[in-house]
This record gives sequence, C-alpha cells and structure tokens, in this order.
Amino acid sequence: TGTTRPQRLLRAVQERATRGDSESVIAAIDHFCRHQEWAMNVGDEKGFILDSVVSEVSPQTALELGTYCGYSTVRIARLLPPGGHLITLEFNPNYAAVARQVIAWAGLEDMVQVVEGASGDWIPHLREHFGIESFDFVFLDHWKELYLPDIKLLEECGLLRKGTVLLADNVICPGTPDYLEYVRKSQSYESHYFGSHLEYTRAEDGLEKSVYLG
Ligand SMILES: O=C(NC/C=C/[C@H]1O[C@@H](n2ccc(=O)cc2)[C@H](O)[C@@H]1O)c1cc([N+](=O)[O-])cc(O)c1O
Ligand SMILES: [Mg+2]
Repeated sequence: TGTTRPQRLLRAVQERATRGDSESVIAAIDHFCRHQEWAMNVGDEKGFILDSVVSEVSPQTALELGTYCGYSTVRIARLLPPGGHLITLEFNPNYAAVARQVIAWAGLEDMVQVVEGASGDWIPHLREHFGIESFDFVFLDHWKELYLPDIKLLEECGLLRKGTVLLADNVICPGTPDYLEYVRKSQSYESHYFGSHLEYTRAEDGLEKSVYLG
C-alpha cells in the first residue's frame, strides 16, 4: 500500500508551489499531470475557457459538482469577486481530504466549502444548510451520468435563476450525450459549445456553456 495518485499530486503541490500563490498551485498540478502522471483535472487548455466564463459571470454564489483534487476549485475560487463563495461537492472522502489541502495551499480556503457526499443527496439541502437562494454559476465535472439528473434536481429545488450559467466538462470525452441533448433542445436553456481537447492530451473534448432562461 503506497500513496494514491491524489496524494502524489498533493505532494507535488507542496514541493513545487508557493503557499498562498494560487497560480503556482495550478502550474504545479499541470506540470505533475504533463510530466509525471495524467489526472482527470480540467487542465490548462479547458481551464483557460473555464477562467473566461467565471470572469464573465463574476459569481457571488458558485457550485462545483466533483471536486476531485481541487484543481478547478482553485481555478474558480481565485477569480471570485469580493464576497463570492464556492460550494464544491465531493463523494470520495480521500479526494476531499486532498482537495482541502490543495485549496488551503492556494490560500483560498475562506472562499470555498468542500462538502462531502453524493450530489443527489446534498442538492436538496443546500438552501437550508448554506443559506443559498440560487446559484449564479455551476461547474459540472463529476460522474457523467449524473449531469442530467442533477441539473433537473437543481431546477426542481429552485436553485437556478434567470441567467444562471452552467458549464459542463467532458461533453465529448468521456461524453455526456443525454445532458447535451437536454440542454441543447430545452427551451429553458441557451447553449454554446467551446471546442478544446481532453486535458493534457490531443484527444477532442470541450465544454458546454448553458444559460438557464427560467
Ligand atoms: O470520469 C471523469 N470524471 C468523474 C469525476 C468524478 C469526481 O466527482 C466526484 N463525485 C462527486 C459527487 C458525486 O455525487 C459523485 C462523484 C467523484 O468522487 C470524483 O472526484 C473524467 C474522466 C476523464 N477521462 O478522460 O476519462 C476526463 C475528465 O475530465 C473527467 O472528469
Ligand atoms: Mg472532467
């Protein structure tokens, strides 16, 4: 029983990145994934698109589904406006433990809440637990078969408002066909595809941005 990949990723952050410097944390993870071990972070190329959407929305309230090691959590949190807050849902306690340390190394722990458990269990309780009225921004990057049921649940729970921006990773690879069909056909969403590549590879992938119209 040695270390896990998330633990080795965290060690690379602690050895290479400067405490409190979120850019160096992002760079350390990208370096680790390019030169040591591939990992399923959104990565630098799709991360640049994520950055531009987050900057455009400038969310006061943001939700991430699927924390993993906290790479996209750091990318989002470093761009939040004053008073902005990010809730990120993580099912695996070992991943959550690593993510909390990565987020703390970046100095962003005050803007982020890592919540452990299944998205389907937590979404109906976010309002009462965290005093959330609705989300300005949602990043989907967890199990691909949960994208569609979870946005339907967010709709039902009234956690989306006119103009809420959803951004979904991996709509090509591994792919989220049912989600993609839904947001592109539904009258309740205005969708746009940002073509890119699977993190750290030349394979095709992309992000789907969908604005909720209410
Ligand atoms: O499978 C992928 N992602 C699944 C991510 C799942 C993450 O979401 C959490 N979660 C949190 C809450 C839940 O309710 C359920 C799971 C899991 O504990 C895990 O941390 C994936 C795969 C590739 N790939 O190239 O193969 C590339 C990618 O960018 C990917 O995102
Ligand atoms: Mg992904």
